[in-house]
Amino acid sequence: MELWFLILISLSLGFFLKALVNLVFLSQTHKLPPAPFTFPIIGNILWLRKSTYELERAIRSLNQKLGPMITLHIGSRPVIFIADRSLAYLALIQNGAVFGNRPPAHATSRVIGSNQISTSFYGPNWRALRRNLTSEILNPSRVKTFGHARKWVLNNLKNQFDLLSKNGDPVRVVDHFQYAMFCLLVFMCFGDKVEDKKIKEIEQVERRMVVNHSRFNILNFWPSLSKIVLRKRWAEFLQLRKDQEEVILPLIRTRKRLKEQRLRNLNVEGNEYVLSYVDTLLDLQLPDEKRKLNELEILNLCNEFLNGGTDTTTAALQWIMTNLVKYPQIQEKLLLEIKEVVGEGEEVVKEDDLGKMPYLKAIVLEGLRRHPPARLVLPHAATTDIVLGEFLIPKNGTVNFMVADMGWDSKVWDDPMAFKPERFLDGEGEAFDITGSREIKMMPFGAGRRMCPGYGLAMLHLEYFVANLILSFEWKAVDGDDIDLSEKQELTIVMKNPLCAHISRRVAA
Ligand code: HEM
Repeated sequence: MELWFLILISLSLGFFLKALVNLVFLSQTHKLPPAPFTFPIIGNILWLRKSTYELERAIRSLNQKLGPMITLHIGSRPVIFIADRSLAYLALIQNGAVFGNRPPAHATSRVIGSNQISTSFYGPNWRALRRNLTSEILNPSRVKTFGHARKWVLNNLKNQFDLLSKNGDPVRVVDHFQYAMFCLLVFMCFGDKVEDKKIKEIEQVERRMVVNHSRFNILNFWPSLSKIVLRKRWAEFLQLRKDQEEVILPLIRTRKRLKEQRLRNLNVEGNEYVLSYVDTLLDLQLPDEKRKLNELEILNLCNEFLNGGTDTTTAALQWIMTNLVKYPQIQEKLLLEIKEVVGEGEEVVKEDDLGKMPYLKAIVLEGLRRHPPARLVLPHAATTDIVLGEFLIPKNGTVNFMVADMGWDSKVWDDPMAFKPERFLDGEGEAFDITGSREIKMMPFGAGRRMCPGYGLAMLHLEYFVANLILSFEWKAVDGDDIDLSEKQELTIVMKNPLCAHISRRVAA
């Protein structure tokens, strides 16, 4: 007994001493990455007010002077930005567990983001929430069960384009892409019986929150003060949250009722029943607290699912289609590949055909490399003091990664700002590893433990829609218009002047 006690004491003492030595030694021998001079408090607020796009440009010019790792004092905490792909690999893949955490949620996230996957600390709750999404909803056989929903959404989109292009006018496509991508996720989230009117209601309430995202962000700087000084904005934010609850909670309750009826063997939806994300969340247990999710937490997870996948995929789809309009020879080459696989005269690309089209995949990858919709990943936090390169990343320090810079690195990519899908066919072809597990060459979905769990679904949506939209329509630039690739920041990086193109049917409907 006494011996065990002694062993226990010496082990604890050993761990404590090691942590102490780490802290003292590392912080003495290694410093934080360099920071530019800014006036305290005022400088912090100024950084906080910048959009991600402005921040990204400012960091890029600081990287020229200070190197690929810099520290900025944003709001109340220092944030370290990493622009070098080897350092990103060292952090996210080789030290994945150390960089797998998130910083504590901001005041607004505590209202709308509680127990979301993206905001959860690295630990059992996060693991359970993430595993539920990936293995219950995003696994390939479950994704297949939503094939009919994708077909339905695609047909609607094609009918819309038929209608809008009937008199030969150019079509502004982005809103139609956005609605299509949103519908796909609504069906996966709440089941495939949601009516069009209801989808529009959900879209409106979600958009209002997304569009005001950066206005609400300022509420997080010194919340106790902002609750007094910016009380009208706080009221607006809380009202929007209430509107979300009014629209979405009834859908969650409907799924709950359906589930109970099924359990009582009432076979409500017959054989057509398809498991939805909400159904899986109703069953989920949080291991930390040993309880089920409450309605508001399910609502937060639905919001995350809908918003995480809509703007990102829409932005990528628009950038890809824009490049196919800008470079007709790439569009032509893709069309040849599609026709060869589906057969002459066939009007639809089936999902099973997508895997046989390496050039299609190369186009989608090139679109994500050249125009990554997210320029920074979500903030990561270190679980312990660690030295990266020559600098200290302190325990709980916030760390982020310059996504576009990884994919535009001229040491890896020849002529990186050009749109050349062929680069993915040379040597690596279909085998290109988007997860970065062997080496990070680009990271549009992040990398490591916190990598986007929706990347497979996003790739499927992009390949399916690009292939079908090219098989069905010829896409042409408006005469005299030079396709403009200027960017602007919304929730993601989107086209400043959205794509407006002549669309005409290739095959008579
Ligand atoms: C082209 C489409 C998409 C892009 C470019 C994208 C990009 C990203 C990025 C950069 C991250 C942050 C990774 C990090 O913090 O290291 C992320 C996280 C996440 N994404 Fe996506 N995403 C896309 C589609 C989707 C879809 C379709 C879904 C859901 C169905 C989704 C759900 C999520 C979730 C839940 C997280 C948080 C993961 C975690 O914290 O563990 N995303 N995504």
